[in-house]
Amino acid sequence: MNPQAILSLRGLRKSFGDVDIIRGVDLEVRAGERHALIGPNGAGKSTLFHLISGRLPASGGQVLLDGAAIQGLSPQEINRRGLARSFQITNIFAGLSVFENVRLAVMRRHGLQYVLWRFANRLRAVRDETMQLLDQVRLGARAGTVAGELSYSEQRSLEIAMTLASDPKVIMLDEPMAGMSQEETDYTAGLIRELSRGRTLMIVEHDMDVVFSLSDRISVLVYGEIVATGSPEEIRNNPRVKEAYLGEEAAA
Ligand SMILES: Nc1ncnc2c1ncn2[C@@H]1O[C@H](COP(=O)(O)OP(=O)(O)OP(=O)(O)O)[C@@H](O)[C@H]1O
Repeated sequence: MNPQAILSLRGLRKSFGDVDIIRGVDLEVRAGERHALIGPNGAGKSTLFHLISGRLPASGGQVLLDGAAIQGLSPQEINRRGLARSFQITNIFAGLSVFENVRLAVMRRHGLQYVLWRFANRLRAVRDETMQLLDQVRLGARAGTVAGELSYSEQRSLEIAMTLASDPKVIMLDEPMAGMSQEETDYTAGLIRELSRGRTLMIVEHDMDVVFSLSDRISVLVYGEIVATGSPEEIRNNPRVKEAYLGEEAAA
């Protein structure tokens, strides 16, 4: 394994019935980099994320996290080993406060059951950590608000705080800007840039302005195969990528 790689995919494959969706993916994500995965609709980006995070079993190949094989492990175990995938908004408890949502995620990391709330000394640490996370995603002032009342982009920020609660080595975000206005996109891109400092980020995103300004490296997935990996500059100028995905205009 490349000594810099924190996440390595080796010959990863996934078929649904007779249809090969992920067709032998090799990819190395370096420790500390922001790595974007782009590609046309239906290329298999979400499926690849599912394979890495353990939500779907692979049909073949390997996923190595920090050198150890994680394919076949449960999503919870993979999370425990340091890989966190953004919670979907549907996993937010809309009836609980912003604070309570993040506290649940923090308690999970500490292995605390909710019924153990009476251990006040542990709880104080949990509370402090919860507030720290909320401040990081600029939701400190919204701690007491019921999560269901947050704006869409605030809910995405809450989701990111919950993802960070496990203190992951690798963060995976799946289309964090989906459905956002330009203003919300700019705001969230800034937040992601800030929060991914000192960590490894893998992101699937359709907004090419965000992808090209945020990423250290980009991989392009087309029909279940990686056709190129490189710096934003290299990807922009890669003839195969232009032809298969970006188009002459977008790459100009
Ligand atoms: N559970 C499933 N059963 C059968 N086919 C599936 C399943 N999940 C995904 N697919 C198929 O796999 C292909 C890749 O889907 P996937 O959602 O991974 O693509 P994507 O690159 O994330 O697309 P998008 O950019 O539109 O989100 C699609 O053709 C999809 O229909």
